[in-house]
Parts: sequence; structure tokens; C-alpha cells
Amino acid sequence: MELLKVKTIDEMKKIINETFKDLTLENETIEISHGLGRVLSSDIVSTMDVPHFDRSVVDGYAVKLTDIQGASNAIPGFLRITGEVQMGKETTESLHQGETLYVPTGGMVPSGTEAMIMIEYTEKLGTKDLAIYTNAGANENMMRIGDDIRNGELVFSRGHLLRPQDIGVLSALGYQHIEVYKRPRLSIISTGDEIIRPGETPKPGEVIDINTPALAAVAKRLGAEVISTSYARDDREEIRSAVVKGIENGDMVILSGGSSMGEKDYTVQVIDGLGQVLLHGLAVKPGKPTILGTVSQKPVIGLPGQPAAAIMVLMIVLQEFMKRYYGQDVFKYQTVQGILMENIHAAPGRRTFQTVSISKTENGIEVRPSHGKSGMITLLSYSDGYIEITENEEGKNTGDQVEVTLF
Ligand SMILES: Nc1nc2c(c(=O)[nH]1)N[C@H]1C(S)=C(S)[C@@H](COP(=O)(O)OP(=O)(O)OC[C@H]3O[C@@H](n4cnc5c(N)ncnc54)[C@H](O)[C@@H]3O)O[C@H]1N2
Ligand code: MOO
Repeated sequence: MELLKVKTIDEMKKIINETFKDLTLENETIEISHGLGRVLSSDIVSTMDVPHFDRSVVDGYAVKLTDIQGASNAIPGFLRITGEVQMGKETTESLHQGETLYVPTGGMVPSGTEAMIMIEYTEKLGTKDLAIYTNAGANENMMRIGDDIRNGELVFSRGHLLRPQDIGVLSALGYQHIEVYKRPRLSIISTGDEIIRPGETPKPGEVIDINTPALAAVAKRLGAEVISTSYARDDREEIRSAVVKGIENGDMVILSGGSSMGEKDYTVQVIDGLGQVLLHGLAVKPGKPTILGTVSQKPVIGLPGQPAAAIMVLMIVLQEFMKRYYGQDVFKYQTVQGILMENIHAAPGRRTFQTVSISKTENGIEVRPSHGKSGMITLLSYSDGYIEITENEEGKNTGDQVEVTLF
């Protein structure tokens, strides 16, 4: 009897770190408008102050502190209006004792301004005089030069994953182009005689391809570029030539299906013939029939055909590869803590990835296991995330505090 010689998740991570220790990515220059989700390949150090002029953050009046000291509703301060600042224009006037100027939100304050008073706390008396009904502290309602970003400040470090707000910061610093890592380029091959392409009508026994689009989406979310998707029947030669093509054109190959020990499960034989099988069988649930191999020093991942298992395993394995490529843990999954509302039994000796749904209640976040087979695609869609039960645990109990990794 032949059984899969399973390896634990930790052993798998060790294999990846040792076998693929030299994985690196080249850089490329892109427009910042294409920067979302990309990873900076160099530090960003500011070469300017932001803002580069003292500016108001309210619509109101520029004042000197001594002029409005103790001003209140009952005892207002009185100032002479000497002018008005124009938006987008340099302000050449200065503010003198007993005077004020109107400044719109974002406008450049006159030199000598010590605070801004919001228009709501003032009253115009005729055209030239202003009553002020409130006090203010130094720099109140103002931004000074460099308050946001100082010239010479390290703004983002190499390895930073760009979010929408970061693109805004780069634009504020005058960047139109940035240096980012090239994304790892991978090919996805879906195997199986029963698999038909989306758009075709399945006959009994046939299955519309779920894994290709779903796995491509996992890969994209983890910062990879999917350069090709293809199909192979359960045929050693077809699978072999698809793998060869993927290795020639890209950085990594992902195979779906045919990873178990069935008579027509050729993935492991193909990888063995072209390179080396590093692992066949992972001590996880779901996803035991997972394969990891290398061909021409490039990784080949063989995923189980069951869609939920394939997606979960790729989320975990590819994240480990991304750590190697980027030299740090760039693409982290979000987690939340919650209280388990039902007992969960796990398979000892395997790391169980239990899908769960969460709900926010007055008592905090409640976590409930979502049940289903790994062949069900909705299992993941109707779940919010998963909890991990380690190899040494027999399960989890109602009332346990658990960490949920969110999908
Ligand atoms: N004797 C044993 N049988 C099985 C074992 C085992 O240890 N011993 N493990 C089971 C587990 S767990 C899984 S998971 C599957 C994995 O098998 P394969 O990786 O060989 O996958 P296939 O047999 O090709 O497919 C399994 C299942 O998934 C469907 N599938 C495959 N590709 C797609 C796709 N692109 N889109 C949608 N659905 C897909 C396929 O039709 C099958 O229903 O092995 C168990 N068996
Ligand atoms: O563990 Mo399999 O991977 O059930 O679906």
C-alpha cells in the first residue's frame, strides 16, 4: 500500500526557504496611477516640505495671539480688516498688531500669523472691522511648512505595499513615476478530462472550470501576475508540455488537479521527470494532496482539484513564496479575534484550516464554523475567514478565544 508521505506546514516553509533562498525580483518604473497594490523597491525620501508654505485649514481670519487673548462671547476682540488672501496665490502681505486678513481654507497665511479664527466665531462690522468672539492657541487651525512631511524625511521604506492613500502621498511629493518590484509571473494549468471551459454547457460528468479564475484571483491578490492560463487533459504529455511552457515563460507554475494518487494523477510524475518533487502530501485539512516541486530552479505547485482546498492551499503556500520574493512579509492577511460559539473537532497530526463566519454582537465578535465539503465552492464564499487548529490540538471548545484570518 502506498500512502502520501505528508510534511507539516512548518516543514514546507523550511523547504521553501532553503530550496528557493535565492528568489529575487527585478525592478521596474511605473506611473503612480498604476501603483495600487505594488511594492516599492526603494526607499522614498522626501525632497521637499509639505506643505511648502504656511497655510490655513479653515475659512477664517488670521490673528496675532495677543490681539485675541481672553476674547469671548461677552468680551470680543476687535481687529481691522486689511485684506483678503487669494487661493492659489502667494501672499505678500504681513500681519501687524491689531490687524486681520481673511484667508480661505488652504490659502497661504500672511507672514506674522499666529493662529486662524474660524469665520463662525467672528462678526463683520461694516467692511473694515471685525469682532472676534473666541480665544485661540498658537498655530491653531494652521499648518506650518513641513508639518505634514519634512524635507529629508523617510516617508516609505523599500518593501512598502502601496495603498490608495500612499499614492496620494507620492503625488504630494511630486512623484509621477516610481520604482517598484516586478511581480512574480506565473502560469496556471487546470488539469482533468472532466474540466470544461467557462461558457460551455456541462454534460453529465463534466465540470465547469472553477479553479483557473479563482486561483488567478488569489495570485493577483498576493501580488503575482498571471501570464497564462491553460487546460490539460489527464495526459502525461499534455501536462508535461504545459509545465515546460510555463517554466520557459514565467517564474512559477501552478497546477490544479491530478495531485492525488489516482491512476491518472500525473502531476507528480511530470514534475519528477522534469525536475524534483520536494513534497507530495501536506499535513493540512483540507488540501492533503498538495505537491511542491522545482523545475529549472523555479517553483511548481500542484494543488488538489477540490476548489475550496485548492484556494486555501494556494493562499497559504503562495504567501510563503511572496515572503521569499519580496524579502519580507508584504502581503499579510487581516485577522480579528473572536469567541468560538461551537466546539470544533480537528484531525490531530494535520493543521486544520476551519472555515468560519463571524458576527459582531454586543458581546464582541462571535465565531461559528461553517460546515461543508472541500468540493463545495460556496464553502469559502459563505465564510468570512478561517481559524487554524495546530497539529497537536484535537480541536477547539465553545468559549475559546480564536484568531480568524479574514478572506
Ligand atoms: N484514494 C484517495 N483519494 C483521494 C485522496 C486520497 O488521499 N486518497 N485525497 C482526496 C482529497 S483530500 C482531494 S482534495 C482530492 C484531490 O485530488 P486531485 O488533486 O487528484 O484532484 P482531481 O481528482 O483532479 O479533482 C478532484 C475534484 O476536484 C474537481 N476539480 C478539479 N479541477 C477542477 C477545476 N479546475 N474546477 C472545478 N473543479 C475541479 C474534480 O472534478 C474532482 O471532483 O483527492 C481526493 N481523493
Ligand atoms: O483535503 Mo481534500 O484537499 O479534502 O479537499
